[in-house]
Amino acid sequence: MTGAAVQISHLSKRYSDFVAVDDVSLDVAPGEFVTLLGLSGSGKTTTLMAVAGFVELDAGRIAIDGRDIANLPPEKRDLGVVFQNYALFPHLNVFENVAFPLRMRKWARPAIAKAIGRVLEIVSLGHLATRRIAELSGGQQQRVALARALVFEPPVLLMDEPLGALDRSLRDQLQTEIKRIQRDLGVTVLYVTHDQEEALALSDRIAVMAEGKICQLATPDEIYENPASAFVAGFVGESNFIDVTMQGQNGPLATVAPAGIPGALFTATPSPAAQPAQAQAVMAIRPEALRLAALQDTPPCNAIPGRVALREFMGATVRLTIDTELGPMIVRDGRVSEAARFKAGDTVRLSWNERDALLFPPR
Ligand SMILES: Nc1ncnc2c1ncn2[C@@H]1O[C@H](COP(=O)(O)OP(=O)(O)OP(=O)(O)O)[C@@H](O)[C@H]1O
Repeated sequence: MTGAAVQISHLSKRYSDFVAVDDVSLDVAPGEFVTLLGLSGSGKTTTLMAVAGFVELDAGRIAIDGRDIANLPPEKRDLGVVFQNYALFPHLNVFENVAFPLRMRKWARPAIAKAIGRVLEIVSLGHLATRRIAELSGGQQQRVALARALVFEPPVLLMDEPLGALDRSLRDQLQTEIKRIQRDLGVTVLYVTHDQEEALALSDRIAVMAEGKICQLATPDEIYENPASAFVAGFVGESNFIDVTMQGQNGPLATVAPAGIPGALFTATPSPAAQPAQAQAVMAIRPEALRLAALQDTPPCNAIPGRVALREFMGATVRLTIDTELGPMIVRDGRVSEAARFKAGDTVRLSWNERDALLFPPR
């Protein structure tokens, strides 16, 4: 099996007056894993359904390896699909469920048996071929759905929240398996989720969607480190947001005045989207970029006093909520870090590096 390229060009879909997908273009390379990530209603499913052939386009073009498929019915597109509502047949056993797409394609019996044997090994279900679907756990059922989507060796696999119904530990386990299978088989994957951790863990690239549009398309690292907007900074990972007024720019840095503390000035890094001429901006700082120290230390330039309101132990990390004149700020640091020593009620100094304070146009 080798993956195919997927080209989505200027895709639009409206439901009466409501624009569900608004001029979306996306090129997925052969063998690439691309995730559509967004809030509920942002147009992810509609985009994926359009590729699958279950949604008619109002405008745009969808091509697989350069071949336009917009006018083909779903079964002629030869795409593997794992949708939450694309259910298995509960009265049939695992083998018969996985055989279904092969029987539709009129495969010969020996070829069917061979392909199913192979795909059930890939998804670690070889020992359960004769088990009825109703007698499987949720995670096993999702593996059957994955096997059924992969068995005819499609060049492209479409997955819509395939792990949505599973608990956290099973999700983590299946996530790792999906990634391994995709790597081993070289299949191209277009994946939909609203879970940012899942998107960051699985994807080669993430398309962040909002209101029917792609607002950023980049690698997980790039999206996390250089979000294109305040929305992305808040949606992918956590961010502290501070409303500021721009005071001036000095090379790559800007001086800003926070709204909540008269007379205070900070330095920060304008993102490419921030307009130097714009008076108002929002400053975003990741919780792990904030440092905590005892209040009596000499204040550095980007620092504010605060009081620990809440300390949450998260396992590997500690998450502290600090009440400040700028409102509550979230700090996250390692379990054995200096920050982890503080407890609720302690007075502290919060500081940050200007490179970690990104400026965006107001939300
Ligand atoms: N058949 C339909 N008729 C009318 N409106 C629809 C239809 N299907 C989707 N919509 C609307 O289009 C918008 C985008 O829906 P879509 O399912 O693509 O979003 P999504 O990002 O996948 O959300 P979710 O994560 O909840 O599935 C939503 O506001 C939805 O209500």
